[in-house]
Amino acid sequence: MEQALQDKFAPETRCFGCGPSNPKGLHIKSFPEGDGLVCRFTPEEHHEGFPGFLNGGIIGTLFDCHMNWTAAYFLMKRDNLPSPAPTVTAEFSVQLLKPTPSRQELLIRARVVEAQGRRVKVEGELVASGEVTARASGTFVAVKQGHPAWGRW
Ligand SMILES: CCCCCCCC(=O)SCCNC(=O)CCNC(=O)[C@H](O)C(C)(C)COP(=O)(O)OP(=O)(O)OC[C@H]1O[C@@H](n2cnc3c(N)ncnc32)[C@H](O)[C@@H]1OP(=O)(O)O
Repeated sequence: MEQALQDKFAPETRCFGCGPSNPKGLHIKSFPEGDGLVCRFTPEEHHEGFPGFLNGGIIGTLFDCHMNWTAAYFLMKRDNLPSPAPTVTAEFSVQLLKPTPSRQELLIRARVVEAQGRRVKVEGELVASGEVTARASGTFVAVKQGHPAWGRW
């Protein structure tokens, strides 16, 4: 299988959601597929909100990081960069439509819906057993030199 974008471009990073080097992190992995990125994640018991169902904050983190990588990868392709653009989350919101089962593999899809300059808008959905249980949208901005996130990944 092809390497995840995180392992290919940012193996040393420690982001709680997607940093491969954070021993206590979620280790989210994103892969290009179709017109966006996909992520497959199997929660563990300590990620639950109530027995058998995922905590809402963890759902937010899955969307946050995966949508951020979707924006970063989009800018890399659009601007012909050697690696994903250094984007951070400016804002995002999540709709929790139904309880999300935690003891199975989940699918998170995200795609860019609008982009202007350094600002990229992304939408995502979380699918469990073929059912959409949550949706999200967010704005991600490529930082300039001098920002604390610059050169950190
Ligand atoms: C290693 C892998 C890391 C993975 C990270 C995972 C995601 C994360 O958790 S990142 C951490 C959490 N996020 C942060 O800490 C970001 C904090 N905020 C900031 O640093 C800044 O506000 C930042 C960078 C978002 C924008 O600042 P700046 O670069 O000065 O941009 P600015 O010139 O104000 O705005 C640029 C564009 O973005 C838009 N924008 C800025 N902030 C927002 C916002 N909160 N909501 C919507 N749009 C916004 C502006 O309107 C502007 O749009 P346009 O160009 O169309 O006029």
